[in-house]
Amino acid sequence: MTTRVHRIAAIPGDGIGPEVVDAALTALDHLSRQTNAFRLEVDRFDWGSKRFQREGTFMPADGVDALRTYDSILFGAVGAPDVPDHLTLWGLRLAICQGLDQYANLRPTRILPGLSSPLAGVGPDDLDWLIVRENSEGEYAGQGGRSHRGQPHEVATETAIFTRTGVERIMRVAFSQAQARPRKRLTVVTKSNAQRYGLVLWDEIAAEVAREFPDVTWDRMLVDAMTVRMTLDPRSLDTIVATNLHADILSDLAAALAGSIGIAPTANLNPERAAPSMFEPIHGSAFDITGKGVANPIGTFWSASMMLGHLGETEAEAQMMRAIEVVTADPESRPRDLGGTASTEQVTERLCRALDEIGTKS
Ligand SMILES: NC(=O)c1ccc[n+]([C@@H]2O[C@H](COP(=O)([O-])OP(=O)(O)OC[C@H]3O[C@@H](n4cnc5c(N)ncnc54)[C@H](O)[C@@H]3O)[C@@H](O)[C@H]2O)c1
Ligand SMILES: O=C(O)C[C@@H](O)C(=O)O
Ligand SMILES: [K+]
Ligand SMILES: [Mn+2]
Repeated sequence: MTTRVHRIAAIPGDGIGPEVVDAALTALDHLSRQTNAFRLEVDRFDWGSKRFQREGTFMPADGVDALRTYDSILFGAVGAPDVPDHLTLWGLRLAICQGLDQYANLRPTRILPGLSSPLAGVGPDDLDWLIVRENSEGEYAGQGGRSHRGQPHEVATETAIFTRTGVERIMRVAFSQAQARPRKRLTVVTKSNAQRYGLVLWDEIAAEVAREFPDVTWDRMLVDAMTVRMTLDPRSLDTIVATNLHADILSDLAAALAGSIGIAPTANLNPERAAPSMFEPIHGSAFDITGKGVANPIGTFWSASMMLGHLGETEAEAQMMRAIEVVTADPESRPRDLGGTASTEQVTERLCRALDEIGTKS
């Protein structure tokens, strides 16, 4: 058997980022040694807020181009208490996602075995969603500015941009993701009552693209009402597509409804594979728990599983997912945010043991 080699850029970043990325790299290394099917060549980049404070930039000027030579990127989180959040987000995560045109952000959420939703009576069969976040434009297009600083007539603009190309391509991803799932259902989230240009275009293009996918049942929800539906009727939802900002907010809600922000993964995809894609947990750098050894690494394990799938390692992707489910099913191996007492290290050890158990059985 030949061992396939994949080159990975690891960017742990700030706060708990390095704690959860180290945990995921340990798990990936364990799986690689155990199966011998693939090997990861990992280069680690010290990009983030400490570099910014030291050198004035979050990554080198040619950082995005340096990433182009990799097969995938594994990211932790960016954000530090003593650096303005808009500098960190635009200096690293958005610079990479937009620079590599990772325009489709996939955020699956479901209630993993053994975990419970804060919603009474809601179990795994009732909440199994895939949120598709537009990841290149909309409210994050970067258009705007400030003038007359400090004066009474000071002004700030923050302009959302919706392009036909941008909306069409994310709708196509969303409809094809919905088509590939058993229920073939898509909910298009909008706010076209208040946002009468950009989101009316969004709705029109959704209807156009829907015609290419006659087997997908789809509906439209205003984003405010969507929060109610997610809470009171989670079973009625399957695949969800929303703008950059709406999906950012809804995916934190989705994670909380499925048990914790600590389990939720994401893939920042360049679907055409013209550039590498980036995988990360959806949470941030969590200053409040940094350095305590209690960060939940499961969101990063799940992101690593998605990365394996993207690299074509579908068997390893499934093994990682099954091991995650063994961990969540065992109350002893749950971290603090899931009501347990296991440390990041103990969760990781348990996951590696689960990988061994699964490997022996298969
Ligand atoms: N993609 C990213 O890198 C990203 C995402 C979100 C926020 N941020 C940044 O992170 C910083 C903190 O943001 P925030 O507090 O709004 O959100 P956060 O996700 O960092 O934390 C919110 C809450 O969830 C908890 N939490 C998050 N991840 C956890 C985990 N793995 N295990 C256990 N508990 C976990 C935290 O302890 C905190 O109480 C800010 O600088 C923000 O801009 C970055
Ligand atoms: O808004 C963002 O993109 C940052 C963060 O909240 C995320 O979900 O990645
Ligand atoms: K993150
Ligand atoms: Mn977010």
